[in-house]
Amino acid sequence: MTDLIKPADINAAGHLQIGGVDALDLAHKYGTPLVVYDVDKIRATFRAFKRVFEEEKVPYAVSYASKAFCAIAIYQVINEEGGHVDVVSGGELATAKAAGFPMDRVSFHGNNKSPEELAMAVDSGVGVIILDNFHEIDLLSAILKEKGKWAKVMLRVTPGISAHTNEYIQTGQVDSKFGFDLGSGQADRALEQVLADERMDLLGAHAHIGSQIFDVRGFVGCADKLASLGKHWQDKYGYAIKVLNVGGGFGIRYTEADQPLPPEEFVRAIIKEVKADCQQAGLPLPEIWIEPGRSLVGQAGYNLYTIGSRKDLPGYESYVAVDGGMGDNIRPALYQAKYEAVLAKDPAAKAAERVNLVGKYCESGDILIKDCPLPKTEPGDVVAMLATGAYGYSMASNYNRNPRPAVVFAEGGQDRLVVKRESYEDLIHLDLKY
Ligand SMILES: Cc1ncc(COP(=O)(O)O)c(C=O)c1O
Ligand SMILES: N[C@@H](CCCC[NH3+])C(=O)O
Repeated sequence: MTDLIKPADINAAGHLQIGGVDALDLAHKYGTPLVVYDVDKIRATFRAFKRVFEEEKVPYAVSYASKAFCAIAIYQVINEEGGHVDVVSGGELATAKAAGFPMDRVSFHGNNKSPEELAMAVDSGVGVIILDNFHEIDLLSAILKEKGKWAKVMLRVTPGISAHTNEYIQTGQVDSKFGFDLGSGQADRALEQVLADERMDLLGAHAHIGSQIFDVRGFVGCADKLASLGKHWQDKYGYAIKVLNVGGGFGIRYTEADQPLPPEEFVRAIIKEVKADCQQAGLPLPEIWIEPGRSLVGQAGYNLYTIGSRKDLPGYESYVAVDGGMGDNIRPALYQAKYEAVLAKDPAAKAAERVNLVGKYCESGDILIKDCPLPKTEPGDVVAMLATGAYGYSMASNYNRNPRPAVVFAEGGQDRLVVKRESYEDLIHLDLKY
């Protein structure tokens, strides 16, 4: 059995259970493909992050990067846990508002926020707008002047760290599209511009080096760069950073081969670095904010599929097809991401063969798991793909006009539908006859 599945994940009937609910029952009740979150796991990870800050006695915010999975229900859970959220679009902000999420705990990110999105952020009273470029400083300045309003802001800087991860999800390297460059003086110019604008209240600096990172040195290096920037701004401008936001990116386990630190241990290393740097530089300790996305929801998520057709050809690996695919999880096709899958009726069953677990989309690249070890399966069997909770549903599409799956939250043995399955009417409701 894969060690991603623990004995506690199997119920008395020998079935996979998620949040204490039998996965087969969920598949029968809601249909497949189905996205299920174990909300207990999300809360436990969130609390582990908070505990580290409290143990280290540092003022902090844990800001969930909601691009990883965005729906009203997740904002409600993060609000119940007392967290912050980061949003990167008007759509994510609108969802947070619809959830009743307190706007003063929202950070607004993005490398090309539109004038409408910036105006929406200002009108909504978001806690902080994280400025990414000079164009945006000018836009926000004009919007604040016109509305006669004020805003808290942070500057996103590019720390010049190439984190070891898929190049599509690196963001901290010098030639990244995000943020103000440190080495060339861009960050200083941005600071001067913001300090000169009486309508902007600068909280501090932000950096994010990328996603699915295992090596703690990247995070420590990033924290060190931000703390040095704080010292430089203090010395040159007499400006004291109040918040140091080190972003997210903590790597998780998708397969047995992945062996990251527990997510909160990345944070402990960051805190220790900032403390040491500030002490050495004689700076007061700023608040430390983190923005975990994947590490909060990734391993809490499961995609349930029903097996349909199969193709066997002597000398070649067989194809076993499920009723979802790249429309509900583009990550294998986009990043060659690896996953594991188990049978919901017997997650501990020994593998009998290796197959290509594929989807139903009209693309040869619609392979969910290449060379996937599985027990003998039959049409109608339910498979659970593990650790699908981050950037799966949030990157889902209607390719081939397949409806996006429903999403269910399971917690303490109870299940609740939190996003309805799309219907064919939903799919055509924006179309107009010509
Ligand atoms: C600015 C920012 N913060 C936080 C995150 C969350 O990253 P992750 O989901 O890897 O924790 C991202 C995505 O990479 C990001 O761009
Ligand atoms: N979508 C990416 C992560 C991007 C993070 C956004 N900055 C993934 O699935 O791994």
